[in-house]
Amino acid sequence: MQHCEANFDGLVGPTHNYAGLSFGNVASFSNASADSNPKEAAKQGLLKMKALADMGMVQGVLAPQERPDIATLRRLGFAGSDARVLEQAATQAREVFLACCSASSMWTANAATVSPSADTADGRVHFTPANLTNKFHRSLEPQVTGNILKATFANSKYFAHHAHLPDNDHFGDEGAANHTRLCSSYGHAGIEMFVYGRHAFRHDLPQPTRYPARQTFEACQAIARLHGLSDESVVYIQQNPNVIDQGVFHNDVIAVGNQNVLFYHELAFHNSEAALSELRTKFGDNPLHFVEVKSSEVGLQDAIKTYLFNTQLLTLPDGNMTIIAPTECEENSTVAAYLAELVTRDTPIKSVNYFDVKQSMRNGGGPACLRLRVALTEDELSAVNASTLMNEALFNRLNSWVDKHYRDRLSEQDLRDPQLLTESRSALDELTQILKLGSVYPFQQN
Ligand SMILES: NCCC[C@H](NC(=O)CCC(=O)O)C(=O)O
Repeated sequence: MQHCEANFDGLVGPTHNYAGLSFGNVASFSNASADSNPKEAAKQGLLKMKALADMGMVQGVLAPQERPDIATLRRLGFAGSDARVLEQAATQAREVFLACCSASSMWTANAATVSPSADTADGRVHFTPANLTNKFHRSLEPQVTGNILKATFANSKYFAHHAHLPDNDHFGDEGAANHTRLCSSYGHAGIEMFVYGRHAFRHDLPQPTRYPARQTFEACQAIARLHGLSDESVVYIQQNPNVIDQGVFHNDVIAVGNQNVLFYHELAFHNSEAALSELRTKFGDNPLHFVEVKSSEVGLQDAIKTYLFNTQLLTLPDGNMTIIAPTECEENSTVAAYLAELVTRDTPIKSVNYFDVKQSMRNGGGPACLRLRVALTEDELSAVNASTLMNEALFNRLNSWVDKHYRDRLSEQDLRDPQLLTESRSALDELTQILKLGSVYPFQQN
């Protein structure tokens, strides 16, 4: 193996809950206030990670964030003991309190945008944490995300870490969920496709009217500049504003790409034909497969409900591609039939594997949301913090850690329990030792 694409999944945090925080994300809204099961959620995630490692993939783990976020609540004027901060916030500002309890960092597709060394001017792997400005609960993530990424990819000979973009909706950036890299092989320079929802400084151009466009064109351009990408290797595509208005809040809800395959719904892009033809031209002479799903094959609502496109498209060690899909796809007869037929066609996609990630799906996060892709050379891989790489020992260790620290039921009322804060902090303190991250959390730095 000279090059690989590693998947770094977010470990679900001990406060995983359903608070209806994401306007425009239909699943998040429709499960608001349901009870959650953080233990089951974390274990569903670990099972997926272990299964991918067993398939011969390089699989890593990214630590969750410290929640409830007491530091932010204090910044917002709540004072006294930690218990008092929680109580006051829960009573006086329920929505703010709930936002500060979210375990949303589990969706590491939104942690950062990553450009592999084959694409960048200085030949290093570049990381820019996403600022996630559009949702308050998610805007609390980038600082600690940066700490965790630096502790995971520490060697500056191979890895370059940028600050997140300015915290303003003009530079709204949702990370890899709106970024796809196409290439003929992981080690060769690829085409980085940035998908945005609107132009921040142009009100005359199309944009959604019902739900927010979280990612701007200007943010995409800034990332391409920071990462040292050449104009010839970048394509900017606008997401179809109408599909954002129907609940497609990130591009990875309607398209997924890997190597020379782009799998997408026909309604995914604005000016689709021009965008795809630019992709084809820049990709060059090597074969490129556009697998377009028509509305007549799978309707938009079925695609959103089942997360057909929030699937992982992986190249297995034997060179064939497999789709990692949520069980919701298997349970929907139209989507299941589509996938069964897809693997018989003349494309690199030859199999489908279904995983139960329902705890995450209820908040609008499928298999693809749960992972950050990092294409690496062999030398870069050996410079990665080895304690974060999944294997039998780490899988067993993290399962026991979850058993020791996680609850199997959380309601809104439980979130204000000061004991949950204590449990979360001792869990995370132990986790930073297991993953050898050092002190990445504010509570460890006081
Ligand atoms: N890539 C998938 C992200 C899902 C995430 N959901 C949430 O934050 C829901 C949290 C809640 O409602 O409790 C989001 O919308 O950004």
